[in-house]
Formats: sequence, structure tokens, C-alpha cells
Amino acid sequence: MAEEKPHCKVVLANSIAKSLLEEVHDGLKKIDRKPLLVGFLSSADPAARVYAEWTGKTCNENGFAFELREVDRELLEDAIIDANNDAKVDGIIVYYPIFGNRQDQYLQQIVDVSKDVEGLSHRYIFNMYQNIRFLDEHNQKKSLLPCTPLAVIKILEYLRIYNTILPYGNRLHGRTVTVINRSEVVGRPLAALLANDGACVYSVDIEDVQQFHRGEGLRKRRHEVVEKPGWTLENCLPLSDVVISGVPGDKYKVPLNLLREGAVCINFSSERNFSPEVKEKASIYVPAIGKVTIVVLLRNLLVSKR
Ligand SMILES: NC(=O)C1=CN([C@@H]2O[C@H](COP(=O)(O)OP(=O)(O)OC[C@H]3O[C@@H](n4cnc5c(N)ncnc54)[C@H](O)[C@@H]3O)[C@@H](O)[C@H]2O)C=CC1
Ligand SMILES: Nc1nc(=O)c2c([nH]1)NC[C@@H]1CN(c3ccc(C(=O)N[C@@H](CCC(=O)O)C(=O)O)cc3)C=[N+]21
Repeated sequence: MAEEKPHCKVVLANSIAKSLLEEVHDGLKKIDRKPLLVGFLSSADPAARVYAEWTGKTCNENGFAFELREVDRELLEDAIIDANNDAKVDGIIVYYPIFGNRQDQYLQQIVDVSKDVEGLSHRYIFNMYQNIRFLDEHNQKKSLLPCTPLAVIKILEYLRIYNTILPYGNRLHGRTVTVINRSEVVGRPLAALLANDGACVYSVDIEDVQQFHRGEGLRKRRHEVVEKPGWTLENCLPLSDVVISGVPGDKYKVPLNLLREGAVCINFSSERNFSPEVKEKASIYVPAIGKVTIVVLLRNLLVSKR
């Protein structure tokens, strides 16, 4: 008998973005004018330009104004300060990499917290790692989460990896997730967020493997990190219900032979980290997430205005 096609469901970012956009449209109705998002492009990275162009398109199609300011990187600091002080500007995003070193982190912190839609201001990142979910003591103002990690979470919610039978904050209890990338903008915050929600997370970078977890019975209030000396993907992948990969460059491929049968695979790299054969083994495959990230950006802008 001929073999049937593999039963992998490929979920595209577009369908997930659509359900989030409805929420954004509802939020827009509650404010009296068209919000203005300003993007600063001083990066030579082609991915940054493409991302900026998509952001503009998504804004225009959904009732936001977007202004792209292309400035020389030496003038960027003052340009950000001007936007901070301009009451007409509701949100600011600065595209990276610019200098590709610690100066980028310095510039990131120049953006006023109230206009930071990317959620990378120190205050937001601190709250995230500490598992503090609100900015005020009355739990009225939500602390923003970094866009790309939050986009991944929205995808996991959409895919029902988050179990809504469990209380909010513990909905990943029992899930094991591998995150391949530990950058300060995506991989490390993502591992922390998933672990704060109850998952056992293996965070893999080019050097080593770390485990992020709230401990047996989720007794801890926030995640702890332990080194896994000698561990590699060979140890993590066979244990993982979900594999999230974001390795830059077109050389890298996740070793599919190590994947658990029926794993959920998500790629956030600009390049495909999973070869097409992933569909032979995965139950769900999400090949790219950029469109969701942009909608989360708009959602963050609205949340910060509340
Ligand atoms: N879809 C989206 O919304 C977004 C996508 N990206 C994309 O994600 C990718 C990563 O971006 P960043 O985190 O900013 O990059 P980065 O260069 O700062 O970090 C790369 C990470 O991957 C790890 N890595 C590299 N080679 C590896 C290997 N062979 N095995 C295991 N780990 C390895 C590094 O150790 C590091 O932790 C890029 O392609 C970028 O364009 C970035 C931001 C948002
Ligand atoms: N401040 C800042 N924040 C960023 O988030 C940021 C940045 N700077 N600089 C540039 C990188 C790059 N980046 C991507 C966005 C979407 C896709 C992506 O996955 N896009 C398509 C995939 C395209 C394809 O089909 O190959 C999609 O989701 O449909 C990739 C990469 C965000 N970045």
C-alpha cells in the first residue's frame, strides 16, 4: 500500500496575526486619534530594512501612522531624544543591529519607557526576569514584554500549548521546551518567560545548555537557571514537546533525527532553521513568525497608552 502524506500541520504567522489584529482593532476604538509609531533606521542590515517596511505596511493597513526616519548612526542619539520629547509620537522602535556592540544596548535605553513599544527598556526587562507583571501596586498598568518573545508566547497560546485548564501563570506546567538562541533580545528573555509560566526550558546557545525552571511542583515564584555541563541538543531534543529555533545564517539546521515524534517546531530566524523534512516528524510547524511580532508591537503601543 502506498504511504500517506505525513500528518504535520503547517501554521502560518498570518492566521495567528489575524486573531491578534482583532484585539488591536478593539483597542484602537478606545483612543480618539491615529497613533503614531516612529521607526529609526540606521542599520545596514537588510533584515532590519525589510522588517521596517513590513511594520509600515502593517501600520497603514490597520489604522496606525508610521514614520520611518533614516538617520546617520552618529546622529541617532539626538534624533531619539527629539522623538522622546515630541508629544505627537506615541511609540518608538529602533532597528538593530546598528553598531553591533554594546553601544546598541546604550541606544536602546535612550528610548523613553513610555514610548518603548519593543519592550526592551531596562524596567520592562527587569520586571520580566523577576516575574513582576504590573508597573503599579494596584495591578492596573501592565508591564510590557519584549515583542519577539511575546510573539512566540502568543503563538503557543494559539496552538493550545498553553493549557487554559491551569491557572494563569502556570499554564505551561509539564511542558518541556528547547530554545536554540540565547541572545538578550530574544532567546534569553523567551526562556525566562516560558519557565516563569511553568515550563521546563532548555536554553541552547553556541557554547552550552542551561535549564530554566521553577522547580518541582513549581514551588518557586520565578524561574531559576542551572548549567547543564556536557549537555547538547542530543540531550534536550528527545525530551522536548516544543522546539523553538532562532539561529542566524542559512547554514544552521536543527538535527531532525533528534526530534521527538510529534514535536511542535517554531522558527523565528530570518533563515529556515528547519529543513522541509521537519514535516515528516513534527505535529505542528511554524516556519516564520515576523508577522506576529509586528502585530504584538502595535498591541504593545496600545497597552502602553492605557
Ligand atoms: N521573527 C522575528 O520577529 C525576529 C527575528 N529575529 C531573527 O532571529 C535571528 C537571531 O537574532 P538575534 O537573537 O538578534 O541574534 P544574535 O546573533 O544576537 O544571537 C544568536 C544566538 O544564536 C546562538 N547560536 C548561534 N549559532 C548557534 C549554533 N550553531 N547552535 C546553537 N546556538 C547557536 C548564539 O549563541 C546566540 O545565542 C536572526 O535571524 C534575526 O533576524 C530577530 C528578532 C525578531
Ligand atoms: N529593534 C529591532 N527589533 C527586531 O525585531 C528586529 C530588528 N530590530 N532588526 C532586524 C531583525 C530582523 N527581524 C525579523 C523580523 C521578521 C522575520 C520573519 O520571520 N519574517 C517573515 C519570513 C519571511 C520569509 O518567508 O522568509 C515572516 O514572518 O513572514 C525575520 C526577522 C526583526 N528584527
